[in-house]
Amino acid sequence: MDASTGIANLEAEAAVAAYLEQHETKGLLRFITCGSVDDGKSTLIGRLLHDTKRLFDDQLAALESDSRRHGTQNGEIDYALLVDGLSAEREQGITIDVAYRFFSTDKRKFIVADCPGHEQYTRNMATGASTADVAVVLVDARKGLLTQTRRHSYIVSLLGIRHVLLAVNKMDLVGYDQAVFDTIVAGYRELAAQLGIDHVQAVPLSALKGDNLIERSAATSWYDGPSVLEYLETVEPSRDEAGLGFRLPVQWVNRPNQDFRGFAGTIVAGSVKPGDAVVALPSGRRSQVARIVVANGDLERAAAGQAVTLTLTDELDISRGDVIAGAGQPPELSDQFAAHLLWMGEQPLLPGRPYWLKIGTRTVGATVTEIKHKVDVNTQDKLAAKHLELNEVALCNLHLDQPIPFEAYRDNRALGGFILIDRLSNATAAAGTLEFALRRAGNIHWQHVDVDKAARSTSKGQVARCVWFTGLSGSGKSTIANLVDKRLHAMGRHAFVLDGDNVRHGLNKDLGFTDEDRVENIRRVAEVARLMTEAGLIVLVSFISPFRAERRMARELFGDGEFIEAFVDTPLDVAEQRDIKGLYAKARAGKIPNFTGIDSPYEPPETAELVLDTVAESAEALAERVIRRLLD
Ligand SMILES: Nc1ncnc2c1ncn2[C@@H]1O[C@H](COP(=O)(O)OS(=O)(=O)O)[C@@H](OP(=O)(O)O)[C@H]1O
Ligand SMILES: Nc1ncnc2c1ncn2[C@@H]1O[C@H](COP(=O)(O)OP(=O)(O)O)[C@@H](O)[C@H]1O
Repeated sequence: MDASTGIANLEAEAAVAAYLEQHETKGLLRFITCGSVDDGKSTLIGRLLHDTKRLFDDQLAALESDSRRHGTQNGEIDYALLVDGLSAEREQGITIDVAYRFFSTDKRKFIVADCPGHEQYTRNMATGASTADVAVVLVDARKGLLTQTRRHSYIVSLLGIRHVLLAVNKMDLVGYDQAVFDTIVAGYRELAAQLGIDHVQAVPLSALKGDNLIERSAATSWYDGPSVLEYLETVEPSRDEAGLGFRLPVQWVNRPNQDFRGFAGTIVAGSVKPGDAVVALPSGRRSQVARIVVANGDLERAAAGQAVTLTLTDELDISRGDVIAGAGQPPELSDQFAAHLLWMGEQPLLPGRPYWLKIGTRTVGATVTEIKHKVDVNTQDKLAAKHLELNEVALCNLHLDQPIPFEAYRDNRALGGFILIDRLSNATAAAGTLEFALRRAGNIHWQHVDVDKAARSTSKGQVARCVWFTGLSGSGKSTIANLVDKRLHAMGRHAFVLDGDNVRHGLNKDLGFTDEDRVENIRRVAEVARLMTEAGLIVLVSFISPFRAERRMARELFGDGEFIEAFVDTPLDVAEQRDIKGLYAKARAGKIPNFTGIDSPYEPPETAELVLDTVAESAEALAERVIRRLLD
């Protein structure tokens, strides 16, 4: 190597280092583009990428290797890995049709989430928009505001984006007419005001010709605002988190030895320094920050966006999912909320069905207790709804099985944004935003009673249990439950039969046979069965209970070994042949809608404690098996 190449190399290295440093320290803007290919979206993004000519080559290399290790794309580049997105969702391995693109200018670096405009838009937009600061809403100048514009803007507002760049594209096709532009902008400002989008910058654009994209165009001399790129380089999205105190959701507890106990996570709001008074939630215990530790030493101060490990001056019991907050204005705790849900599940949302809720680093059990209304995302009309389908949005009441520290999503996305997870498939079922806490249950406490279940069971000379018979109509549930009941009675035991037909005449007479009514039917009878075991009884529940999710919910109300699921296994053709009530004949004739096994599903148990095959054995023999299981 001669001297001159050596120098050239040194210069090149210095240039690379300077470039990397510049990128390191440059601010990052995340934005989302809404609109369709017809509106010129691909042209807009393509030109921005092309004309700025800067892809992060270094980042791409890292991304490629990460994609091979953790990606879901068979080793192909998985762009979703580069952004946080709904990170919980990524852990779920759900594939979302959102493309992330990267480019940079001298002033900023950018991540664009590009969401296709097809029918999965809600789910995709929710993912793309959940971390975006700005939305670029494209409108075709010839067409003006469309239903799609309303829909996209509604989702943008729901996900807390306050800054919209309204790109009125194809101005060349309307002769750069200011009147056309002004009419569209006026209409959009009205919509934005309704939706609470505070900041709208409208730009007359021709993405194809390049007018007002990178540079301002002479063709629109009447326009004196910024070009699209100028806006993106200079907009300062107000971060609502800025006004909040310090918040650190704890990701893990770092305890390498007896002398060090640190709480690691990313600060989502506010700042912290050693000596600050903090409170751990939900416990409410107080302490002070001792040290702020990062990889290369201690910090004097850390702020939102930084990943740190805190140590405290007191030994507090803090675990993953807890939040460490500034003691001055900590987040509230609640287990009841009004929340918006964007449904992403293939299975519909049924109120009363249990899901997992993942918020920040915490996962808790949750049910939707009521759908207040669903929202037509095209018109923002409020509609009554009993269930929610894929891509629908609704305001719901949510009940969690324990209180969590939270903030309204509009104030803090990290402590107000969540996903719901289907308990059986483990798939993401919804993305949601907490709006406010409901106080109803706040003043209701558990009342202690001295005579407990054990005492009541013992005095009856038995162990309280619940046998849950499930199976098709006519499978033999009632017949077997009745035989078991008689045998127990003869033995001097205290049992009680809860039969679907009977309970539906009283407690549940308001319920029919839609999926949502069956969920509520089972929820109520499971609660009643639990109360009866509290009273020391052996409860024999005989309900079709067609869904696994609700049988599981029932099971979870009971202690270990208390719940015995008995699958009354009778093939449909056998039950139909028996047809003791003539219901199958009526159902086949179309006179009973939603009949189980005919036009309403039955999900057979996968892990029942007892499988009672009514073809192979007599009702008496099967009842005997139940008794043996009950008494062992
Ligand atoms: N559409 C439809 N589908 C199923 N069953 C129907 C229907 N309409 C009325 N019936 C009668 O209601 C009884 C089932 O009530 P359940 O409360 O056990 O049903 S469920 O658990 O809510 O699915 C069931 O009683 P069993 O035959 O004892 O199972 C029927 O007699
Ligand atoms: N091995 C068996 N176990 C239970 N029932 C049986 C059996 N074999 C025939 N049957 C008949 O099947 C019918 C089941 O009806 P029922 O107990 O009312 O069912 P379900 O409560 O599940 O709707 C009864 O007429 C019963 O005599």
